[in-house]
Amino acid sequence: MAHSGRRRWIATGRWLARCSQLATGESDRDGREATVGTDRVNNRADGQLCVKLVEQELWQKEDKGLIGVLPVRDAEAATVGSLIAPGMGSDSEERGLKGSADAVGDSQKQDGKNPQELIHWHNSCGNSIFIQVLRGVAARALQLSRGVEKPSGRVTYIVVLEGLCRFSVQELSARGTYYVARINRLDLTKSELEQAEQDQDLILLSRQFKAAAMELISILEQKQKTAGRTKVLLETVPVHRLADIFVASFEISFEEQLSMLDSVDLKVRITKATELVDRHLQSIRVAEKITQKVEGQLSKSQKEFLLRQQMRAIKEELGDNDDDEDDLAALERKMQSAGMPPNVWKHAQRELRRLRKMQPQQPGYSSSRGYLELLADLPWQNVSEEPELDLKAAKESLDRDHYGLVKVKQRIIEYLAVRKLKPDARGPILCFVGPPGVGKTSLASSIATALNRKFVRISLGGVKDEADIRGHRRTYIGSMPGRLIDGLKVVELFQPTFYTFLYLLPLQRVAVSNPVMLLDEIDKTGSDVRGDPASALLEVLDPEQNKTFNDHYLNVPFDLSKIIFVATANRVQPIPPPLLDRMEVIELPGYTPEEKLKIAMKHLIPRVLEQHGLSSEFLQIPEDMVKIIIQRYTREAGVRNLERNLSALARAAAVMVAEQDCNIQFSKDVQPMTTSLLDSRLADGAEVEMEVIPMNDNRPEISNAFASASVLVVDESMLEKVLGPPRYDDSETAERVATPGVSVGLVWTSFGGEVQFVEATAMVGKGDLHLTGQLGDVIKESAQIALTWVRARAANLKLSTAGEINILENQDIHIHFPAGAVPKDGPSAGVTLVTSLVSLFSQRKVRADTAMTGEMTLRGLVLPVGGIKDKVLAAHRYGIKRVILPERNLKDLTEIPSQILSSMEILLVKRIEDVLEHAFEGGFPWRRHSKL
Ligand SMILES: Nc1ncnc2c1ncn2[C@@H]1O[C@H](COP(=O)(O)OP(=O)(O)OP(=O)(O)O)[C@@H](O)[C@H]1O
Repeated sequence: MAHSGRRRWIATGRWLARCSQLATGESDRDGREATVGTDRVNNRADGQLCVKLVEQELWQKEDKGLIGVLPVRDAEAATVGSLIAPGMGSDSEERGLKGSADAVGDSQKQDGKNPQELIHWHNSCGNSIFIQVLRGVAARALQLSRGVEKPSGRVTYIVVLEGLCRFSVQELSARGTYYVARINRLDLTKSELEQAEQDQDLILLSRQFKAAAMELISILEQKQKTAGRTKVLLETVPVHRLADIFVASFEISFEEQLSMLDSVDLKVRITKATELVDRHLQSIRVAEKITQKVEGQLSKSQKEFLLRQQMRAIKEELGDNDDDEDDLAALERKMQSAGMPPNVWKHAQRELRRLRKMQPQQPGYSSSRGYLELLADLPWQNVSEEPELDLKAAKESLDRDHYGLVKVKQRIIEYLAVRKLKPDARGPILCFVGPPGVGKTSLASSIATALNRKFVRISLGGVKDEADIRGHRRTYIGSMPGRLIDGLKVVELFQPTFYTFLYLLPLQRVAVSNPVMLLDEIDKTGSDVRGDPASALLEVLDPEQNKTFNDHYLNVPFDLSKIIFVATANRVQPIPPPLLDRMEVIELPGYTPEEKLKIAMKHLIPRVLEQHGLSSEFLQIPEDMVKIIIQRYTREAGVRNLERNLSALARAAAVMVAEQDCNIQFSKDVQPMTTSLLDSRLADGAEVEMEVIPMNDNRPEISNAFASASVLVVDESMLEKVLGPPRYDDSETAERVATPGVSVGLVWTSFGGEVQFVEATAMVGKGDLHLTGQLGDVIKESAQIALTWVRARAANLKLSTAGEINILENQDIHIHFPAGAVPKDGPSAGVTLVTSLVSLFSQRKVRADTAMTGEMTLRGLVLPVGGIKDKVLAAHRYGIKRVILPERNLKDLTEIPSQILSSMEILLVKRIEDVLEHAFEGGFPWRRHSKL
């Protein structure tokens, strides 16, 4: 195409054509060049101009010429000096379009102004419009199609153009509805090209470009098949055209497109094209990397999804539909029925939403689930109905379950009576204190029965961590609620029965917010670095605070105020005073042997027999045997060991039954099959019909069967066979005090009263006192006082020669308290220590039938001590007949049953001399008697 040739060029195309007639040619009707408007979609006026151009120059003419395509800019991006059409704003596209259309119409119709004024030509110089620097592309229409004419008269054309060469505009003028222009060809001619191709630099650049283009094609080839065609182009098309073709196929910015258009120089154009291809390659690589990553993640979750679907299908097939979704739905239903207060319900729902978004394998899933289960299990509203309290019935029930304990039962009845009159009364918290096995727990459970409330027992023994009461915060791994909250939730437990080997009975644990809660062994809580559980208990027991008890794990307040708290302890001393202050202590001293016998006969034996599925028709334990068990097999304040021994007898009896080849008489409707019949049936392969007799207590068949066997009466030989040889006998004390220097004391431990032997011996030394047997400071001081007292009164006492040497010639004295592993403390061993030392120094044996207790002063006074009842009972258990007690403990004797008192000699003393007087056989032979 020679620029001298007069041809009509029409410009349209993607680059906002404002076009120009370049060649005048024969087809130029007026001898002038034609112009067209732009086809930019956002410019209706230009679109109409384009349509006119296409219609007149391409559609209506047989001989279709070339058209010129010139880029134009947006109004906003237009450089200084560009022409801005009136009404072409950027704020509203619709208004802009309309405005510009109107403006075009008006300017054309009314002012006859050139449409050029509306167009922002791309200016290669970057500022004002110079026709010489307007550049465009000459193009040929490859395809042309016309749409159906709309009622408004509008027609749409689709034109496919092929760019042929760059040109610059010499002169631009309007012809009717479009522009015409005179142009200069910019691209090189064929001969010029051949010459340029010899340039070494160009050859190098071309190679670089082709290498980059080749790489791009090979990447694209993996994705699109059409890339193969581009590969052919690479081999056939000259490199200067390739640059244009390649770049045209990328998504590059308008500016970059314009800069390619402006790159008339071959080297510049190829360099630019290489840059663009390189950049495109980079972006493809990055995109590929990201895609791979995403695909990797996707495929993992897709795989999981697929497996999950398969699992669900398998479960469905197996009829096992308890998958997670169902589980969570069930959990939600459970939560709904828990009756949570609105704020807790909101909190729970939030947590449930969080759980729903989690995968079961995700960390935190099980903890979140466990938390919601707890919320659902807690009795937010559920309470036991408390019927009108029948005090008479309550008393009967207490009497039925417990022998003796008259005062304690009386106090419980008083407590219940107050509750009856004022149900919401903030009564004291009862605290039963006493040695093990005296019925503290069972009394508390009787209170629950009397009030028709559920009973829950929280064991506080060994609790040193505050979190055990208040729970751990959920941020801790393995966090749990505190024991109180945990004790309130619904738990399915399995209650072992006599036929444990056959079945276990499911037992629903407390699920009400108003149970009787037993805080067992409240004296066994300790404090360390992990906090002080006792102070947490203060909050629990305070009616003001426990309405909104905040367990750290639960993290929402829970109302504990409806609970009736009862506590138990073995000793009062370890209970922190503020806690003790909130409770009313009810002491339960140990039982006398007679009481134990009654408890055993009336309560323990029937209960033990029943628990073991036996009856008195099968096993009988006579009173004499129970007495032997009490005296020779147990030495406790309570009845726990006694019960254990009775259970051992019952178990042995049950084994005997099982071993006995007894012929069980079945009732009439149960027909045992004869062996031969069974064999023949089995041989035939026929189904064997058998009746199964459930092994439970209520089935009369079993009891009848037992009844038919001979009654088993426990005798001494059976006792020895089952319980072994007797563990204790009365001669023990006599044996132990057989040598001088040993005395018998009475002490009080958490197990109740105990008999304590004190052993003293002397050896060559420097007059030091050695004490052993895990002694505390107070008892050590008592020993020091006793030794000082004896040394100070050496002249008064008739001591043996060896004894006097021991005292006067700086011999070392060693005092030992047997049961060395048990810690001992307290002042009540004072009189025992003196007796032991005097026995050592005088070489006289103390009486084997006498035990003593009492604190002593340096001046020899005997002071009263605590736990007298327990101590006297302990002496009784040991078969001791005489007890020396401080005179001021006289009032404590009223607690001791009269039959015990009458069976023992109680000696009340004021001074140490009195103790010595009674402790030795025939009184103490004083050298100079200084008795008051
Ligand atoms: N007075 C009594 N009448 C009937 N049974 C009794 C009596 N005292 C104790 N028992 C029985 O003795 C057994 C032990 O009692 P319980 O468990 O209540 O003792 P405890 O004082 O709570 O002991 P611990 O301090 O070890 O918890 C129970 O079976 C109980 O029924």
